[in-house]
Formats: sequence, structure tokens, C-alpha cells
Amino acid sequence: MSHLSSRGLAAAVGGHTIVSGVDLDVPRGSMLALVGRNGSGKSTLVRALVGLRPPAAGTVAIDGVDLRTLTPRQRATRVAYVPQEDGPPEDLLVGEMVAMGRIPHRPPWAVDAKGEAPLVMEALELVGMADKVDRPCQHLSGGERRRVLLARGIAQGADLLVLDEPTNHLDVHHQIQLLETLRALGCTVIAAVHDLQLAAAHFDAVAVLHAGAVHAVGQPADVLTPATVHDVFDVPATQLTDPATGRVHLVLGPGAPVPAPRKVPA
Ligand SMILES: Nc1ncnc2c1ncn2[C@@H]1O[C@H](COP(=O)(O)OP(=O)(O)OP(=O)(O)O)[C@@H](O)[C@H]1O
Repeated sequence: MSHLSSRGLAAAVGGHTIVSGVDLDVPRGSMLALVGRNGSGKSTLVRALVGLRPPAAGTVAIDGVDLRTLTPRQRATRVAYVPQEDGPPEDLLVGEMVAMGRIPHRPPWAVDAKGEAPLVMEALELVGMADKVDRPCQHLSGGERRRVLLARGIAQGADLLVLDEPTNHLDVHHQIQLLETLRALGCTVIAAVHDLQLAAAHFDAVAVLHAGAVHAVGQPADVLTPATVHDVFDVPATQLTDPATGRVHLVLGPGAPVPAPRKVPA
């Protein structure tokens, strides 16, 4: 059975259907990238997949259980959603922000619970932010804030993480480190990403959103073909496979040969 599956899922905003007919099967422990052009509906779909937006049609199930049958607290122990941005209360410290991930596990009305501190520190260590546990969130850079949001998602303890553009604002070192951390966690991961090269090299499967539907879904090598990249993104692409790792790499852009330097007349 898939960890997360959707059937005929449609998500609408303000009465407008943004994506429809979405059938996904995400195996436990695998990583799925959602890619597509700006406005293709990645964030809208992500919110529908975690139950923040009721489906306009169709269903989403986690371990075969329809999301609509779960209470918000039950949902939050099964799936952690990491948004693109989250305006935290101005005076929240990093550690307090991450501890918010533990709210679904606290007794009702509890402000905090015993035993949370080690989990918070563990999550911060995983994203390389443990040394900033006592820093106010408003003093963080954009990339540091992203990593703290991820730590909050990890601290939530769900084995399904759904992330909206987790690599935004991160330098290349932290982009790769974050994706390797997600892989090492062993969780099921669904992430909206813009970077096709990261999607190709680090994910088990890719779903391409285009024109209000899933245009293609499957293994990166089968989906991120030059034809699909051209049709959807209007960009030339070449697909290469690293013989050592088997990972797919994309070379994007015209790939025109570098012109020879002009000879300057003497
Ligand atoms: N609250 C809203 N009211 C009306 N339209 C909305 C609303 N939120 C999103 N949309 C529209 O829905 C479409 C999909 O937006 P969404 O944010 O899901 O796309 P996306 O693929 O995540 O985009 P991006 O890559 O730019 O982040 C866009 O055309 C957007 O303008």
C-alpha cells in the first residue's frame, strides 16, 4: 500500500480549479518532487495533499485512511507540512519555534511538555542550527529561517514530510545538505521544487504539473526528458546519467558552443 495516495484529486482556490485529476501513489520512504512553472499549482496541490485545503474533488489517503476522516491533531501526527514562509510571532526564539512542532503530541491545553527539549535539539542539529537555539527568529537570514521551519517539521515526528520549496533561499551547500538530511531521515518526502537539477539528482520520482494537471509522473530519467522539459518549461535540456551513481543530471539552456575569441587587429 502507498504511504500517500490521491485519486482524482482537484484543488480549487476562490472557486477556480487550479489542478485536477491528480492520481499519485507515493511509496513509504520514497521522495517525490513536484515541479512545474510559476503558478502551475504546486503550492495549491501541496496544501490539498496535507488536508489544509479540502479537495474540490477526489480523495487523499495516508496509509489508506482518507484524510477527511482524521482530526487535525491525528493528521498532524501523520504528516508534517513545511510551508514556504511562516510569519512567526516576532519575539519567538528558534527553540520555541521548533517546539511548536510538538504541539500535536502535547496533552490538550498544555503549553509545553516534558522531554521535548532533546527532540528540539536533535531536529536543530539535523539542519545545522543547534547553535542558534536561543536566537530570536526575526534575527535569522532567509536560509536560516527555512532550516528552522524544516526542523519544526522534523520535530513533529511524522514519517511523512510535505514541503513547499524547501531549498528556496538556501546556498548550494545547504540545498544538497538538506536533501541528504531528508534522505537520511528515511521519511516519505513530497516536495515542491523549482530546481529541476535537484529534482533529477535527489528524488526517486518527479511529478510535472502543467496546464492544471499532472503532465507526467515517474522516475526522473523517464519524466525529465528533453521533450518534457521543452514542452513544459520551453527550455532546451540534455539528460546525462552519472555512471558511478546512476543519478540523472540535467544540463539546461541552449548549450551553444563558446565562440572562439575574436582576433584583435594589430
Ligand atoms: N488565494 C488565491 N486566490 C486566487 N488565486 C490564487 C490564490 N492562491 C493562488 N492562486 C492562483 O493559483 C495558481 C496556482 O498558484 P500556486 O501558488 O499553487 O502555484 P505554484 O506552482 O506554487 O507557483 P510558484 O512556482 O510561483 O510558487 C496561480 O495562478 C495563483 O495566482
